[in-house]
Amino acid sequence: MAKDVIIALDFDSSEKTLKFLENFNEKMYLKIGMELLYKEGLDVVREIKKMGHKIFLDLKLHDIPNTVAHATKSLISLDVDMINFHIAGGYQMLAQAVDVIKESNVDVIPIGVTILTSMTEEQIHNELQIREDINLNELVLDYAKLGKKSGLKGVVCSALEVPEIKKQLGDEFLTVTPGIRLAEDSKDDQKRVVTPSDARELGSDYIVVGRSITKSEDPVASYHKIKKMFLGE
Ligand SMILES: O=C(O)c1cc(=O)[nH]c(=O)n1[C@@H]1O[C@H](COP(=O)(O)O)[C@@H](O)[C@H]1O
Repeated sequence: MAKDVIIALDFDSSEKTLKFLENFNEKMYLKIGMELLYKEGLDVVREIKKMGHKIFLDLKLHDIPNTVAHATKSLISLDVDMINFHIAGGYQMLAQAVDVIKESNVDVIPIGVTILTSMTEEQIHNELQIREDINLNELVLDYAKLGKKSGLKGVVCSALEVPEIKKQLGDEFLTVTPGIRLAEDSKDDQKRVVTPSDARELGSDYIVVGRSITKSEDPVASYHKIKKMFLGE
């Protein structure tokens, strides 16, 4: 299975994004999310795809099944490589979106967001009102099971939750893990954080890395350092 580092292009303009990409001489796996897309529109996706990079379109769809199914149809026409949905949208929402992808015959990987890596166990109990006898790992695992049952190919979670997901749902079920930091970096708003080497040990398929690369003084060197730590090459 291909493992890779996905760079989160969390910039507020196409100009800054393209300037960042000019530093690199290679094809990469890039994540385009709400910040850039809501500012620049879908053309930025088309432009970056044309450059030959792989794209994870991270819009975390979460709405009624009919709306998500139609939104999915529009998004997959962009020829992106990965898209995501909030598993909290429920079985019907996820299964209908998966059906749209199957019917369209496109090669896009649908994955589900479990519990955001910016959240803690305390928050799931105190804010989301999850029962006290369910801990965060169990909740993430239950969401992953629902995602698999709905036809998703994998989940977004913290690398900390990967071993149990792989054990229970199989090695083929993909784990895409943000909340990655080098030991010396600030955690910022992330709570469930691991280093690239730990993510490798824990068995993540993809790590998603934003600020540790984009805000680095030397993004190309940071990308290669992180890639080496994760792939162990
Ligand atoms: O779906 C995601 O990509 C995602 C899910 C999640 O639980 N946590 C999370 O941080 N992300 C995304 O991963 C990226 C992490 O960015 P950094 O914290 O800067 O490395 C951001 O673009 C987030 O939107």
